[in-house]
Amino acid sequence: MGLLVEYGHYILTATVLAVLVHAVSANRKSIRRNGEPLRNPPDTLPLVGNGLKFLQSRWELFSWFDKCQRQFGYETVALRVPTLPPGVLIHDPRNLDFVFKNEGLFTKGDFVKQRSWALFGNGIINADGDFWKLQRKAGSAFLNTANLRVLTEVALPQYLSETVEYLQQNVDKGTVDLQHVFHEITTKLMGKMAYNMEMHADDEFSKCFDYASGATAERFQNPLWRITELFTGSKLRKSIRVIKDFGRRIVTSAVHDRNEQKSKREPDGPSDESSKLDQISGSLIQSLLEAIGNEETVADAALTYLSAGRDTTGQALTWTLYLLLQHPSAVARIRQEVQDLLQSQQQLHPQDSPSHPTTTKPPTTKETTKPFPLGIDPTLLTPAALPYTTAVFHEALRLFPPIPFEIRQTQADTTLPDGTFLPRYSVLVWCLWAMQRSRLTWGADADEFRPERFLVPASREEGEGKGGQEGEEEQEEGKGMKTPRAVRFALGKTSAEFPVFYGGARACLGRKMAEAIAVQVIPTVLVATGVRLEGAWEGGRRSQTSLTLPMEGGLPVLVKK
Ligand code: HEM
Repeated sequence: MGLLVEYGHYILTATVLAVLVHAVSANRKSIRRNGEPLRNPPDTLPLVGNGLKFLQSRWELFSWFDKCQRQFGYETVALRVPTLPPGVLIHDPRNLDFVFKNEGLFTKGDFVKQRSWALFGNGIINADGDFWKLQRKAGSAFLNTANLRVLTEVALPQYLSETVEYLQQNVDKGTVDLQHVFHEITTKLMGKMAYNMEMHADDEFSKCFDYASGATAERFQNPLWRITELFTGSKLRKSIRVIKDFGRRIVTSAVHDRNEQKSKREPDGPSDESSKLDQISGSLIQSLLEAIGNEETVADAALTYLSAGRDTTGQALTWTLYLLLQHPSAVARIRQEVQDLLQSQQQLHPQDSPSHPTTTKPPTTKETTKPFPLGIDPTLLTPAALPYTTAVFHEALRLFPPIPFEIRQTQADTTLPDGTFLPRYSVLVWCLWAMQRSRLTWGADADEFRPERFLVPASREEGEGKGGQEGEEEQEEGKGMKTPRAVRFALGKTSAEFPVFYGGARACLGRKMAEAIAVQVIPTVLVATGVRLEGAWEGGRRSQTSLTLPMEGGLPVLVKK
């Protein structure tokens, strides 16, 4: 339901007051291009401007952003919402590139921080200056190559084996929610690796976080949230209390781990796979504790990393499967890609080839670890070895970006590359949902699911076409690949054209982690389980209101033999 229906009477009274106050205190400098005011987006009304649009459900809001993009192409248009600073909606990648390159000028500002402070406090998403640097450094240390190897070689295969078992147990037994399945994988992964804690998707904390994320997102659509929350905000306040308590528990548990560690101080010796995971477990929270010291800020930082890592990736996988289950030919191609990989592996190491395609040697020596089901070493499932699967994941990220829109506020007067003048404190919005469907950037088939757009002939020279620009992904030769593949994955777009992982100094730190998870999870769920998934939803799926892109009602599927 849209916000308008829910809080209509509060909003109406307060809007009238706000329009009056706003009119009296209007900023003398105004947003202009070549001395002229910007054009208005469709459906702009006198007095309330675009205010009512923002009170619609977010799904309708995205459609409206998409309509703006179709009507105006790359042109920057005005955004006016009563009570808020004047703003613009940008579409032109040149403007976005300018934003990425001038991150000190375009910050989250008071506009974003006031709304997200309760949830993220001084966590990396909100932090600037030294606090940001410390957290970024701790995150980079956690997401290093060695830790990612433990993720792909030990932790993920272990959790995926449990997923496969769960799916096999549910053959012909009613629907399974794939969104919950993926959320559980990413929650367990982040919980163990980053915090050395056992976490699950249906923990009370997780439910409260989902609620608070939705209610926080509503604050960006409802300019009068401070007033409406006086009447309707008790659930949000309660959820925030549970979340903050959980943040404190993460820190207490980390301090305990640290003290234990100090008292043990075992000499380093040869380690098996499972102890590799134990060794790195909690490394993020330990780095944060070391770097920041203040436990309240460490708790904020921990909660922010948890959200950045698990929600985005779990949701991206959900939308990927949503698309795949509607495109059987893409599933067939993934199947073929995995089979080709198996074959080339068998040619390379005939002595290792499994006698049965769905039984295998376990990837780890830990007793509790169940065998990985694919019949091959899970570390073979890399973006380089599976270019088509990688392309499918990016095509899903294009059509369903886990962070669907972004807001920044200018900290000084500035002029965008297209000539738009923005006075200090102007609000700048871009909607990834719309930009990543732009025909100007993606061509006439921008609305279609076509993973091939991210594939190029493997022989194509580096730097050809758009390759070699920022954002271009080069692939290392995949482990176990006998002969070069006919195609390779190539992003072919700059981060300003395809901003799904953001760009510049504040680009996403977890991109490689998300890609590594995707290329193990997608083929495992589709090929290795020995089961067939069938979509069990009616009509199209929508996103529920949130800071990210959860699927409303989950992704129900039937599991068939
Ligand atoms: C498909 C999955 C993912 C997508 C689409 C994604 C996208 C993004 C985007 C758009 C931002 C900028 C957000 C903002 O400042 O408003 C961001 C930042 C960030 N992401 Fe990701 N992300 C993903 C997965 C991950 C993972 C797995 C991690 C690992 C923990 C991670 C860690 C971060 C961090 C730490 C930042 C803040 C960077 C900074 O401000 O310096 N992300 N991500």
